[in-house]
Amino acid sequence: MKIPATVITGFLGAGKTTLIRHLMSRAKGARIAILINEFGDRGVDREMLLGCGIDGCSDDNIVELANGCICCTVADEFVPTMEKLLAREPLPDHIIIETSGLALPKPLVQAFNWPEIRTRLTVDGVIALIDAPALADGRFADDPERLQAQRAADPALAHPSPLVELFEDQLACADLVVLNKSDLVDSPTLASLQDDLASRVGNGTKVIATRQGALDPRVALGLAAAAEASIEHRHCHHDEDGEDDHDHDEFASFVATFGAVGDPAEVEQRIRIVAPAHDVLRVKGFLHVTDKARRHVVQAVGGRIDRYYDRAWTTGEERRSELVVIGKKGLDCEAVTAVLTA
Ligand SMILES: Nc1nc2c(ncn2[C@@H]2O[C@H](COP(=O)(O)OP(=O)(O)OP(=O)(O)O)[C@@H](O)[C@H]2O)c(=O)[nH]1
Repeated sequence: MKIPATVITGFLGAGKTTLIRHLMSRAKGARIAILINEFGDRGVDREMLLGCGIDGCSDDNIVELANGCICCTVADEFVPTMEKLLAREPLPDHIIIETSGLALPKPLVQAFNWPEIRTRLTVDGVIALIDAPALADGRFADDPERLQAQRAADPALAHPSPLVELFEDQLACADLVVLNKSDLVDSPTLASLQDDLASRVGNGTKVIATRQGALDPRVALGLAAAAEASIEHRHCHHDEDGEDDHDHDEFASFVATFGAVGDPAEVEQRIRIVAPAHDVLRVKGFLHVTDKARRHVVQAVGGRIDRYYDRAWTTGEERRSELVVIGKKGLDCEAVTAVLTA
């Protein structure tokens, strides 16, 4: 029998790690291996899962694919990593793959047809996680006037924005669409987003609203879609692009590293100032707070910032503050770092 793999897509900060955490907390002893690919190479998501203390979220079970975006490193990184997982004893019962928020799902799913792995693995399903408040704010919709003006100027060049393309490609490849952060929109908005999404996806694809990624593992990990068999027929923007035209080239990331902070609320305040000024899409990482035994997690998505203490610093671990910052191409790393570390 083939080992099922679930691919989780969704834009930066939609709640992919939160969903995995939820699924792991209900894994009931199943051996689940997690493969994480991040944009920004600091392994924050892996650290976040390791810090959550849930059974199964352990060093052995979480593999990080750090050298580039999963959809571009299929041959060099992804397939060999899967082969290593398939050489494990005992074998995993299920593999969950968290793609970076900027990954194109299609090349990844296509990789499951490679001879090295096709007889042993199947894509149980591709889950597209959607950030409900971001969708409601129109962050994944084009400005019709802009697009029309571009089309008028040059029809051949009038592409949707990279954010819109990614969103549409992630929807096109999905076997299940999860509208997450339902607590952050009102009921009529949620219902209308759900209807809108349902009308955009294929007939067999369900749209489920969730809060904190609270999805039943029997649903999330039991789609039995064998997505690799039908992936060729799922039409993506990327199909039209040349090999060199990857959407994540439109984004940039860097890590701001600094020492102890006296008050994490001050860092939050700095993020609130710098993020809108520089069109920052995502900030995540850990702070070393003076005199505190625990690390302080910082998570910023759009205008929302969550902070909390997670695990204690371990002996021998270097205590420092590190924030991964992701924005659009041309992000002024020096200016943003200067504010964050002021
Ligand atoms: N209010 C609210 N916050 C949520 C929900 N789900 C996730 N979050 C928060 O959203 C932030 C981002 O969540 P993650 O799970 O890290 O998102 P992600 O998709 O893994 O992020 P990237 O890997 O950076 O793309 C965190 O602060 C979460 O606590 C939800 O349903 N409601």
